[in-house]
Amino acid sequence: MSSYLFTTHHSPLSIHPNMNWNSNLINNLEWADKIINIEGKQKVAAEIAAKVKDGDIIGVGSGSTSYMALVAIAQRVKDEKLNVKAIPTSVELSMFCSKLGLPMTTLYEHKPDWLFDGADEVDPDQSLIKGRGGAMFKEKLLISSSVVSYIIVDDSKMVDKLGSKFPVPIEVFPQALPYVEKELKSLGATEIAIRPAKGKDGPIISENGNLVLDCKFDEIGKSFEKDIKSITGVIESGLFIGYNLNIIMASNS
Ligand SMILES: O=C(CO)[C@H](O)[C@H](O)COP(=O)(O)O
Repeated sequence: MSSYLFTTHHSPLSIHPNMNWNSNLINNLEWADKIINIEGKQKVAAEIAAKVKDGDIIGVGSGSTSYMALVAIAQRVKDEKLNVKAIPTSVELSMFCSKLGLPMTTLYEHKPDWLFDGADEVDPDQSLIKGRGGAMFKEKLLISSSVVSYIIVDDSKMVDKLGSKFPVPIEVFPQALPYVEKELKSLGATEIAIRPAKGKDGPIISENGNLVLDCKFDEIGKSFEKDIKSITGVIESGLFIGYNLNIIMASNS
């Protein structure tokens, strides 16, 4: 078998258990090393790492905050020779698991005992906008599958109203675009943009082969997550309304 584990479809959720990449490219990921080490986030990363118990199956969210927590977890696993398995939510984080030597598993084999993830916005009801990294489908799948979910944020992520700083990311099957656009407008979308790719021409293509729309609304109602999801062609949105989440706040001061 090739040491690269992308087989017929390259979802990190389908990576064969107990197999890590063995690649110099992954071991030396420069962009992983560039992720900012903010002191507050490091403290909270240590707090997350302290939750690890031998035998845990841990869901791993995407983004820089998740990566910092993953580094702290990997250190504990190494120092204490703990037996844990990670279920990553993106190719990016599965590469990081591999780089850090953390064994991975999938949702076929295991249910996560707990999960950690970041967020782009958190409102006073602890509802979230996620998906700046475009991984909201697998993040939501993992949060829905996990017994306990920890969301790590710093105070810059706290908002009075969802949508204040970030649009709502929506993953859409490409040919459904005209229909979904029409339906989003009738839900009250004021601006809809196809997320452009960086480093390639044209749009971002998600890990599931879809487009990501960034969609602004004047008001995000409590039913919006379900309303958006019910549009045929929408795979998932980055709205997380009314989930049972434990928000852990990192201080930037
Ligand atoms: O939802 C996400 C990716 O899809 C991330 O969790 C969110 O964007 C936060 O990222 P960061 O910790 O880098 O601020």
